[in-house]
Amino acid sequence: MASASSDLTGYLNAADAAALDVELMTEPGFSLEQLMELAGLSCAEAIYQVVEERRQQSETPRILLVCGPGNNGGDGLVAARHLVMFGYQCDVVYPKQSKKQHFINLVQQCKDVGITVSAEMPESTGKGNSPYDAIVDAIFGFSFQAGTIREPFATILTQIKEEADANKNLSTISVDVPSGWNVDEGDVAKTGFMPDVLISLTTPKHCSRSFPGRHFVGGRFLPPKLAEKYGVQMPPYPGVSQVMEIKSASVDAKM
Ligand SMILES: NC(=O)C1=CN([C@@H]2O[C@H](COP(=O)(O)OP(=O)(O)OC[C@H]3O[C@@H](n4cnc5c(N)ncnc54)[C@H](O)[C@@H]3O)[C@@H](O)[C@H]2O)[C@@H](O)CC1
Ligand SMILES: [K+]
Repeated sequence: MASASSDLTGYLNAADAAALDVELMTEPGFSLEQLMELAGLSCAEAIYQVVEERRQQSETPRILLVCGPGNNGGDGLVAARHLVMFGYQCDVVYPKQSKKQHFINLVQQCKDVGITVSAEMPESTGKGNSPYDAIVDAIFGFSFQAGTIREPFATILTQIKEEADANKNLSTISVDVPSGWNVDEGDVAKTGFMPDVLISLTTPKHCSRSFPGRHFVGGRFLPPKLAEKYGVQMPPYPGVSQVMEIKSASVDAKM
């Protein structure tokens, strides 16, 4: 499979990632809805790729998507809908639902394709016997404020970690940033949460330099002028794919 190093894409710090997001919505005039749909579609494609490779049984794969209060959570809602269209069964946990109309619509669109949307984690999670092939962490992205993780997300992250530790058949997949990590510095708070897979949106954030797992970049929409301004570039996405797997920086460093 074609694979590029993240040295090829460059990195963004949290402030520049937020500034680039604002600029995408002003100068080229993308709407948040457009960007979120592309981001969520990229995530669905990467999740599908990972789960299909590990899939052993013929049953329909089951994915649990845990969605946070901001746009990272929105990416999770969009990804869930696309995954159902790809033939998967999805459940969404969305404890702090946004009252913005677009998010209300995204939740309804999930329900319309048969996704259950709950406020709480399934009881089985954390004991190593959850029925899922993958848990997607769409809790916090580049606007996470490092420090204490407010509830209910601190408990939820512990449950995801405990489930992953006890259940080797489970893939944990983070959207944009592993939740609880400092966006610029990585897991400096020593949460111990280490997803198997990271899907960086637009371009990797600085924290991904210390990420050793499988790393995808998604979001094939960055105009060259903005890429140049922020010192990043899109990887050579294969064919019509919205995502591309790249080498983890920490793997590069060991070589
Ligand atoms: N340009 C891009 O690449 C795009 C990015 N999108 C997504 O948008 C994300 C950024 O979204 P947002 O700026 O809405 O922010 P986030 O989704 O990163 O998180 C913000 C939310 O988390 C809460 N929060 C922050 N720190 C917390 C803490 N310590 N404990 C508990 N809660 C905390 C805040 O109150 C806020 O509700 C990106 O990471 C990406 O996933 C896409 O939706 C659109 C396109
Ligand atoms: K995340």
